[in-house]
Amino acid sequence: MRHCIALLGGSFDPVHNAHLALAGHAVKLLGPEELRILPAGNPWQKGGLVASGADRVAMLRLAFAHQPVPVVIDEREVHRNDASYTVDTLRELRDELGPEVSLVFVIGADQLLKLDTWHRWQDLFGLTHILAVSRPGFDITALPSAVARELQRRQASAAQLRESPCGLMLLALNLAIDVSATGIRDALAHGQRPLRDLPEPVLDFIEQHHLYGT
Ligand SMILES: Nc1ncnc2c1ncn2[C@@H]1O[C@H](COP(=O)(O)OP(=O)(O)OP(=O)(O)O)[C@@H](O)[C@H]1O
Ligand SMILES: O=C(O)c1ccc[n+]([C@@H]2O[C@H](COP(=O)([O-])O)[C@@H](O)[C@H]2O)c1
Repeated sequence: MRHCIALLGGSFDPVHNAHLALAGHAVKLLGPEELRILPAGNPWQKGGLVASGADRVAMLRLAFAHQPVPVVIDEREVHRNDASYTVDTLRELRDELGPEVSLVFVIGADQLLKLDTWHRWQDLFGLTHILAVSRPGFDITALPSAVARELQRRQASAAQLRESPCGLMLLALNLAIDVSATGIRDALAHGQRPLRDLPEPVLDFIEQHHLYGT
């Protein structure tokens, strides 16, 4: 059977329960041999990060401590100075892991809606599959036509993603978790303890290190 790695990139500022649900959904669908988490160092489309790379990595280690598959927290983007372009990361991973491994980059639907704005987005398909998972309010008719065209051309089953190295897309519509890092940062800054939205060890870490205005 082909080796399959599910990749979850993100700002993780902070990591929260929807990230865990997203990863869990990918693991359930694909049954990968590894789950690799890629915290961004410089997410160029966002206004900027609040917590440091080291703190975001520490929170990811706490959040993903107990998973049914081996987890790697891959810090390469945190240590890179330039913009965190996923295509650069995927090129490095391909060089390291070889042409045969199935790589599946997992994204939430908000990123699918702007996939055509990613750096060299058409090159992604020669490097990875894409598994996009819905978020509350996701409206498939709002997909940019170029993204909708790729989705139509490349749509495949989880088994097909597992059994080929790259080039396919899968849209999973059965997740609707209304949690965002923005909402959590706002709640913390207002003195709330959003324990329903993130794992308790992560919340403890945030409070111990006085992150996000705590
Ligand atoms: N509630 C959610 N449901 C599905 N996917 C999600 C959800 N929250 C985040 N994701 C996905 O997880 C990945 C990393 O997201 P990110 O770290 O930017 O979290 P976020 O909550 O979207 O952050 P922010 O509120 O700061 O924009 C992205 O692909 C994003 O689409
Ligand atoms: O490569 C790009 O141009 C690009 C543009 C936007 C987002 N991404 C990646 O998508 C993942 C989720 O991003 P975000 O901003 O939702 O945390 C993360 O790995 C980002 O580096 C990548």
